[in-house]
Parts: sequence; structure tokens; C-alpha cells
Amino acid sequence: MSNFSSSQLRLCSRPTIVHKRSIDILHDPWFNKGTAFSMTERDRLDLRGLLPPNVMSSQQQIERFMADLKRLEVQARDGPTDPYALAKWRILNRLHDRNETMYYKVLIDNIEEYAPIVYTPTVGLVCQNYSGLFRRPRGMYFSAEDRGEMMSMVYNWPAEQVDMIVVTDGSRILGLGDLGVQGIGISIGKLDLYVAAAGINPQRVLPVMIDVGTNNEKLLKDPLYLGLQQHRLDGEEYLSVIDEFMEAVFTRWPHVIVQFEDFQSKWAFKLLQRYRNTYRMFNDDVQGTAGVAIAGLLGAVRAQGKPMIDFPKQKIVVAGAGSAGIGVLNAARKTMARMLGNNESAFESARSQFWVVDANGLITEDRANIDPDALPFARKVKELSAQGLRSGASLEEVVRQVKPDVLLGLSAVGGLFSKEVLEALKGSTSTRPAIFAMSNPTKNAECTPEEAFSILGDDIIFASGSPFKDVDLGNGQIGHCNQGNNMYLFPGIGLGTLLSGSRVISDGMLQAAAECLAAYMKEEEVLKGIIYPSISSIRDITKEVAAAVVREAIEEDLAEGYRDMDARELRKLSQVSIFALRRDMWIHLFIWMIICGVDLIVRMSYELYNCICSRIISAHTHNSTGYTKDILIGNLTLLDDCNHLNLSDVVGTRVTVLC
Ligand SMILES: NC(=O)c1ccc[n+]([C@@H]2O[C@H](COP(=O)([O-])OP(=O)(O)OC[C@H]3O[C@@H](n4cnc5c(N)ncnc54)[C@H](O)[C@@H]3O)[C@@H](O)[C@H]2O)c1
Ligand SMILES: O=C(O)C[C@H](O)C(=O)O
Ligand SMILES: [Mg+2]
Repeated sequence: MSNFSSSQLRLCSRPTIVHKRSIDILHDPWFNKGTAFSMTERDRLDLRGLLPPNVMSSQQQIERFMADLKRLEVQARDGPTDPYALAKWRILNRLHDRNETMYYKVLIDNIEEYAPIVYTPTVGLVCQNYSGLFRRPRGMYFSAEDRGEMMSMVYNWPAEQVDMIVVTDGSRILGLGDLGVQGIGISIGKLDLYVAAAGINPQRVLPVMIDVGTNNEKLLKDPLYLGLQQHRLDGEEYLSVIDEFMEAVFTRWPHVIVQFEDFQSKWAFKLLQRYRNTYRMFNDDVQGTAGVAIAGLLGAVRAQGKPMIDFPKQKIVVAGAGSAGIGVLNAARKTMARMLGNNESAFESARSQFWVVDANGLITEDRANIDPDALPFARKVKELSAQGLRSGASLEEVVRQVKPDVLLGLSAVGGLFSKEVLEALKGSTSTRPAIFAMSNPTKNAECTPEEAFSILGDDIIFASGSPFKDVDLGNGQIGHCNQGNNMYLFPGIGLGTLLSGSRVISDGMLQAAAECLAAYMKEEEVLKGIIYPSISSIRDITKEVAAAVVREAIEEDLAEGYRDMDARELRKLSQVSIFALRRDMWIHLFIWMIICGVDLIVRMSYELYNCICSRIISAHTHNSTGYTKDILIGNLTLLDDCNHLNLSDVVGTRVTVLC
């Protein structure tokens, strides 16, 4: 017999009235069921796309939480270079969920310490463990199950404006392979850098995961996996999902920029060709990496005490012919060709400077089923014997015979530059050979700086994709470890494109970004072996890169202007001094607005803050942290000299300023 009266029963079965919708529900601990929301509930509450696609039972949710809790102790000590990396990530992530503005303040002020936590290398560990780490969702998930729904579900995202999307399909996360839906961590990490380095408004960024399944058998068998448990879609089916996604986001936000990230090379090039002339998009692994590598390669030439124009004489061995390797090879060949006269024969002769080794050894023209993207770099069979080489030669053999100036790794194989390979590089004809161990995360680096310096001696250039500490060479000298990572370019490429209002991202804009990075390092730094800036100057380099991209977009007549600044005004800017242009960027770089109820929080530069302060009605210190102030905004029409800021809607409101 039940103890309930019939009126109590009626009460119990009464539906809960949910006044909230969409993300507000997920952020309300009273209503939130997280991944346990059924598809019907997701549709009725405008939640489709705001959660990973796999609907979980509450028992599964508990199991996932417990499994993560048990793993915590082991995994918190699993960080590649920092034993507490994962624990730090959790703490920062919790801060993000409580107070986003403070999160970015902490990140910006401590970028050197926390970039390796929110970005490479720790982000790799985060993606690997995402099922356990998942708490509050960030970003959107578009899955194969959402076909036909994307055009409407894109409106479930709460922000009216989105400037930057970073999208992945999770198929090649860093050098960690197919991580399926867990790859969303990489989109989140890249966008954290967009906010920290380029000052993009955090309310206008959108991390996206397109879940078309996974071919990772471990994940397919894991009952707690958050993604679709099916093999990846392929061919036309795959393309139709990505097409639908692109159409949906560009319909809602026609001016958005979409950065493709960590797509397996099989699709990376095809998607780039498919969309780059129609949409504002780029592929960071192909194009961002290429620019960063070019800047580093030119730096390596300067570090030998030679002029950059000597670059076409460099012999370069590349290990890895995937999206990143081929991207770098194409860009390096074009750069050489430009230096050699920019004609057909220059382009042809530049080709002979490269030797490409992949999982099957040296790539030569006689290879069966050769990847068409690698074909232009296949060595001619008739020249092999003269070089003491053969089809499929090992990396060690190639290095020994070629005696290259540069050994560049984008293979995702940790330790590939073994003792034997580095010993072979001792025969290099360069006065200062360069080693680029660019694969991520840390354990996938082709070699460590210690290995390189100890085998090859002090007079080398070393760069790695993930951060390593400089090496004490024991004679009062420091072996400098450069971080050659596309983070030095993608925020500036995105920001420059945004500010220019260019409809597409041209080769010229990417080239301008790379040249800007190459020119950024001073002669004396380069001669010391410092060929990339330090992460602490990422805001500054981003500003420079963005300015270069804007200038090139204007030059190519692609710029259509941004917000209040039309193309004509932009063009005028190109004629004034570069300083004025930078000042303008500075303001855009540092301002963002977060609408909080009726009040606004404004994050801005000191420069702009001072400008506003001279016109405020009242100001008082808001809290004890010393960097937050409440001000009452006066007549903002006086703000004309704070170029292009339309703050008129904040007149008379209380504004919290974070300087
Ligand atoms: N530093 C950076 O800014 C940066 C940028 C992009 C990519 N990456 C890193 O580069 C790596 C590769 O990325 P991708 O997108 O090109 O991957 P990918 O899977 O498309 O390509 C990997 C390539 O390495 C080759 N390879 C595998 N084993 C090899 C071996 N033993 N010897 C030589 N080559 C071998 C494969 O045949 C393939 O051509 C990843 O670790 C990624 O994190 C770094
Ligand atoms: O994410 C990074 O750190 C660089 C690059 O995009 C990569 O895929 O490794
Ligand atoms: Mg990447």
C-alpha cells in the first residue's frame, strides 16, 4: 500500500515548470541534468547542440564522475612537463565557470605559466580525459544525428554575435590521433588564446565540435564516451555534414571567421579548397603552421649570419607529410621561388631543396599510391643514386646523405629524431644546423632540446611545438629552446581578418602574417639562436600580425571594413603612419563588453580607460583586488577621439571597468 494520498500523488506527478531555456538551464544547478537530457527534452528546451550528442543515464553520469575521481590522483601527476598540469587545468576551468572575466584576467596576466595549461601541451591530456573532466559544457556540438537540424539549432547559441569559431572533427588531435568528441578541448584552448592574445570578446567566440563518429576503437567500446558511438562518416556523407554546418553558421553570423583545427589530413586539404574562396575560413594546421615554420626557417638562415635571401640555398629534410608537413613544404617552396625570381623555373628549382620522409621512408616518384599532395615533393628516381639514396630510405639515411641545413619534424612520432638521426646530422654542411621538433604535445616531440644540444653541440638552432625549458650548456651558456607553434600567428590572422572585414583569407594575407613574424625578431636575438618571440609577448606580436594582415587585405582590395569603419576609412588608415594603425588596433584588442543584466562590464586598455575617466561623472573602487572600478559613464558623445567605439548605449549605466 502506498503511503501517498491522492492529492500528494497529483502534486508529485505535476510537471516542473521551467521558465528558463537553453544555456540558462545548463547553468542552473536546480534544473540541470547535463548529458542526461533526452533528445526530446533537448529539442523542447532549445538545448540541441549545447551538449555532447550521447544521451547518458543518471547512473552512467555517476559512473563517469566516479571513474574520473578515482583517476584523479594518477592523472594529476601525468602532466607532460608539470606534474600538476591537469589539476591546474581543473582549477582554472572551475574559475572559468564561475567568473569568466576573472579567468581571462588571470590567463592574460600569467600567460607564460598558464598557456601550457589551457593550450598545448596540457590541452592534449584534457582531450584524452574529456569524458571524466566534462562538467559544464562549453561550445556547441553538431553531430551526424543533427543532419537537417543545424540551421535551426545554431540559434540555440545564446550570443547574438560571433566573431570567431574554432571547429574540429576530433580526427587528429595534436599528435594524439582520433579522440572523437573529446577533441572539443582543442577548440576551447585555441579560443582561449584568441581572447588572451588577440583580445577578442569572449562572448563572441564559439568552440565547435562536429561529431561524425570516431574510428578510435577504445572510445567506441567505452560506455561512458560522450560522443556518437559509430564509425566516422566518410565521403559524400561526411561532406554533407560539414557543408550543412558551414551554411548554418554563416547564415546566422555572416561575418564570422571559421578556423579549422585538427582535421585529419585526408580532409584538411579538401575542406580548405572547398571553402576558402566562399567563406571566411582558414586551416590553422595547414596555413598557420606553414607561416610559423617559414618565419622560423628564415630566422635559422639569419642565425647563421646569412641574409634571408639565402633561404633558397637551404637543404631541408622534412619528416612527416601530413596536413602540417605538406602545408609547410608548399609555403617554403613558394617563398624560395619568390626569392629566386617568382617564375616557373624558380618554382621548379626550389623543389629540389626538399627531401620528405613519411611513415614509409623517403618519398619518391615511383611510390605506389602516392598521396597527390605529397607528389610535388617526391624525389626523382633518376637523381637518387647520385645522392646515395633509394626509394623509401630511412630518415637516418636521408640525413646522412643529404647533410641538410634543417631537419624539421611534423610526424607526431615522439623520439623520431633518435640518437642515430642526430648523429647523422653532425655531418650537416651548415655552420649552424637547425632542428625543428614541431610535433605536439610534449611526448610527441621528435626530440628534446637536451638531446639535440648534447649530441650536436652548442651551435645549433632548436625549436619545438610544445614548450621546453632552455638548456644549461654548462659553460655559462644557454641553449635556447624556441617554441615554434602556430599560436604566434593564428590569433593575429583571425584578428586582422576581423578588423579588415575581408571576405576571404588570401594567400597574401597569410604571407604577410608570416613575414611579420619573421621580421619581429631583432638581429642580436636571432644571432643568439632566439628565432621566435617569448609567449609573454604574444599580445604584442598578435597586434603586429593583425596590422600586417589588415594592410595586405587593403592592398588586395579585399577589405570591406569593420563595424563603424568602412573600407574607405580603412584605406585611409593605410596611408597614415603605422603607429596610428597600431594604436587603433590596441583599442580593439583590449576592449570587450559583457552584458550582465542591465549593467555592463567593460574590459579595456589603460589608454582607453584613462580616456573614459576624463569624462566620467563618478568613480569609486569597486573591490579590493585593485583592478576593478565602478564608474558612471557620462556623455559618451565626447568619446569621439576613442575611435570607432560605439558606447552610446551605456550612458547613465553603471559600468564595471577591469583594467
Ligand atoms: N608546432 C605546431 O605549430 C604544429 C602545427 C600543426 C601540427 N603540429 C603537429 O604536427 C604533427 C603532425 O600533424 P599532421 O596534421 O601533419 O598529422 P598527420 O597525421 O596528417 O601527418 C603525420 C605524418 O607523419 C608521417 N609519419 C608517421 N610516422 C613517421 C615516421 N616514423 N617517420 C616519418 N614520418 C612519419 C605520416 O606518414 C604522415 O605523413 C602533430 O603532432 C601535430 O601536433 C604542430
Ligand atoms: O595545437 C597546437 O599546439 C599546434 C597545432 O595546431 C597542433 O595541432 O599541434
Ligand atoms: Mg592543430
